[in-house]
Amino acid sequence: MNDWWSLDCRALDETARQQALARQRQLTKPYGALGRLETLAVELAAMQGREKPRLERLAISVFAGDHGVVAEGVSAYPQSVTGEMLRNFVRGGAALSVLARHLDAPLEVIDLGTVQPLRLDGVRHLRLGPGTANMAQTAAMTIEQCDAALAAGRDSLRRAAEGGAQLFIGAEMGIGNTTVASALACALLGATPAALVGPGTGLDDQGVRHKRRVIERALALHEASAPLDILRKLGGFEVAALCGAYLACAQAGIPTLVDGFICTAAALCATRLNPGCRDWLLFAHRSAEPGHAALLQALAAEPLLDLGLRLGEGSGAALAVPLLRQACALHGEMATFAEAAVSDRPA
Ligand SMILES: O=C(O)c1ccc[n+]([C@@H]2O[C@H](COP(=O)([O-])O)[C@@H](O)[C@H]2O)c1
Ligand SMILES: Cc1cc2nc[nH]c2cc1C
Repeated sequence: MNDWWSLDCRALDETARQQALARQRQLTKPYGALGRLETLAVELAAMQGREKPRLERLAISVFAGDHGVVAEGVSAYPQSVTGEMLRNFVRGGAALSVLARHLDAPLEVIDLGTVQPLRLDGVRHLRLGPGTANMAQTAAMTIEQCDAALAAGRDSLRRAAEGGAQLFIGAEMGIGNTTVASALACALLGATPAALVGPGTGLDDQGVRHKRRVIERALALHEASAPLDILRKLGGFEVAALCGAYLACAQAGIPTLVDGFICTAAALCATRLNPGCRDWLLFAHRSAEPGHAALLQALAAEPLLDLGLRLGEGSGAALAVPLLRQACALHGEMATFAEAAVSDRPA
């Protein structure tokens, strides 16, 4: 079946939510005093179907792909960096590699198609082409490539579920993908590039103006309105894979932590393909990429962190995991008023 993404998403467990809420009222603190850590623990309880949610087992998948639109001069870095970073991910030197190691989380590295074909041990090579086509001239992906990229994300999530993951992080690497995410965001939100386009890896003002014009050309060329068509014409391999992974998380009932600008554009696309998946998305941070705020607003998302990050590669999501773990630890391990013989009433 090729429209697997429209199948029902798992419903949240309202009984577990009520149990977790009742527990929060009994813990030795004024109710509400732990702010969002309380609501996060309750939200995770409803997702995991247990009064005391757990986050020991994580799964992180980094999806990498190149973008034909880079030929238009829209990135501060050369396209070869995407493939070079694949090696860095598996050798353990990328920011995400370090963070995953410190979280004790397995890191799956997936090559969906870089400009130079690579064979690297430790990389799952699922190459769909030498990068996408240039969206300023033609559709970025064929129907087959877009389907295969969505399925690659879904399959990562299935492997994560088989390994017992309690939380999934989708990460991305792709020179040029802030152009792709901006174009997708404009098309999905009906916004203009002026409102959403920023410097990405580090364009100067003139570079950002040029990037805007390239995106305007791509948007004028394609006139797509259905979300799948928008994804195919303006998206990228790694963005479609993230979209597939988010949809599969919601169908499997596994919470997922969404990273920065690119991941949020993929998440918005996922909610347009299947609105039920919104319940399973947690938002890690607000990226310094200026268009991220508009995407978060469109998703009614309040991110956990605001650290001025603009790296991508899942780094913001990985950084938010300790906060989620601490929320679960407090929720699960604090004493209740009765256990600690502490008065539970304000004077
Ligand atoms: O996700 C973000 O918030 C983010 C913001 C700026 C840059 N990035 C990363 O930078 C790369 C894309 O930047 P660019 O300028 O080549 O479009 C890509 O590999 C992303 O992981 C990511
Ligand atoms: C070096 C480098 C690392 C990255 N990680 C994610 N995007 C990136 C872009 C560059 C340029």
